[in-house]
Amino acid sequence: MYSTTQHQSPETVVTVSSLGKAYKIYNSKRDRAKQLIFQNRRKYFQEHWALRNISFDLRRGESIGIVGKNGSGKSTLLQLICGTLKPSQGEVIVNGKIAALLELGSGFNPEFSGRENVYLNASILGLNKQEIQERLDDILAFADIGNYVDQPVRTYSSGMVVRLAFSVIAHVDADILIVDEALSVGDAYFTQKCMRFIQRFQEKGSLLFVSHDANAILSLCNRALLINQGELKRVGKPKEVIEDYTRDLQKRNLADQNNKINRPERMKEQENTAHMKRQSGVQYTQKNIENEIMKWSDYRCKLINSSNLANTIVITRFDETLTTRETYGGEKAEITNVELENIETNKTIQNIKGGEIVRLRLKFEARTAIGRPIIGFILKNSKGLTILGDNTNNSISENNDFNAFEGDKVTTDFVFTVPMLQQGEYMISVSVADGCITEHEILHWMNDALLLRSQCTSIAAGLAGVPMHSISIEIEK
Ligand SMILES: Nc1ncnc2c1ncn2[C@@H]1O[C@H](COP(=O)(O)OP(=O)(O)OP(=O)(O)O)[C@@H](O)[C@H]1O
Repeated sequence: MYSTTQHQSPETVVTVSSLGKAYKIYNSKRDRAKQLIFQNRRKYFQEHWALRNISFDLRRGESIGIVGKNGSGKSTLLQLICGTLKPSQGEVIVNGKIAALLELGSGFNPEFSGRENVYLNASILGLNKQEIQERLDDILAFADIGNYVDQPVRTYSSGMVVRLAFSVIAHVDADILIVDEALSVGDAYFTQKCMRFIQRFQEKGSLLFVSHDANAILSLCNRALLINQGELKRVGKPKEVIEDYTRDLQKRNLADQNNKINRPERMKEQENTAHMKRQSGVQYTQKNIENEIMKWSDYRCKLINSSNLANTIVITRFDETLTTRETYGGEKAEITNVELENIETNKTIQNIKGGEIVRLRLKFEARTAIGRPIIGFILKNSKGLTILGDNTNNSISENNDFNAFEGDKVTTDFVFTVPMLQQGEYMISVSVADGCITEHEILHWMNDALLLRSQCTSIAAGLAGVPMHSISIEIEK
């Protein structure tokens, strides 16, 4: 059932209750025709439940991101909410005007010109002719497709279709905006324009947003849903849901990888690994660049660091007994310690200032022979956005005959300048993998191995700051 009644809290704009959709799958056109003739007396199709038992509320001013693998049912859910599909079970109650950007160009007539399609779409979305005329210039300026506006839409590139479609929904005063993956089609400049529009829209409107871009979900949404094989697997904070989703994807990649290597090849691999030359106490250092990068500091750092804008970052130590930390793998390699060290005293540090050089030391123990270890880390903020990350692939693993044997204790050091960080909490996650960057098996992954708390900052804009070498102003009169 789909309704636009008010039987819901005024703060709720969409209520989805026990929603399900079964598509009818016919084996042949003949079966489809027979079904038309015999109607409900006999069944000539199989049912494919694309979505089952989905319930959630979208509240006024809230933005929900929806993630899930291809074919998990995200588009079906959005179409049910927009009313372009009928549910097989459950109901959707909508309280407000929806504007949706669903499948590419689905609302456009390909034979009509862009201008005609603007009239058609905007009137479907509730604007009268005069309102459309008043907004036409703004709509066309936002779409920025030049003279193509008077050409049939079938001659448009997919990027142009999305520009025009987004531009229409951005100008119809919707209460609820529904966007399905469409922004990935546009160019970066247009995507940024849409993002700015969405951010302004969020001040009063509600958003449902499907994207495979985790950073877009993390930066735009207050809540996220994870759909898996048509079922709601998780509802929660975007960071937690995205982590759940990426973990699923990584596990699936791992399983695919394992299936790809058939048994004889696997045995051959193990034999090769067993013949690896055993080396002990070997250091794999690309180049000692510590002295060079020492110079890399902000010319204002003395002043800033003695002021209350000093970017002091407090580090919570690695605790191997912590059971709440998310980790997977650990059987073939086990990360035993992660710490940040002062590069002069070699001592573990509990705080550092943004712009200073630090050594991230990661230790792991090989539980089996590892042919091509890749050791890496990423630094994320509390929303889950990745600030930076690196791994040994581009330096050590690729250039050297580096391998580890069962029982080896491996220490990896990353020496780098910590960027200035916005105030807030940050996490360092670490991993050990075997393979190359494009094809590898993750042996141990540990989320939130270290917690960093940035207490104050002098960053003017952006997620992180780089040391400024100089700032000068010249005035010509
Ligand atoms: N018209 C249809 N007839 C039959 N099956 C369909 C139809 N539309 C979608 N499906 C099936 O329903 C399931 C969910 O599809 P849906 O497009 O909603 O997934 P999705 O999560 O949006 O996928 P993607 O990320 O690839 O866009 C899939 O198994 C798909 O094959």
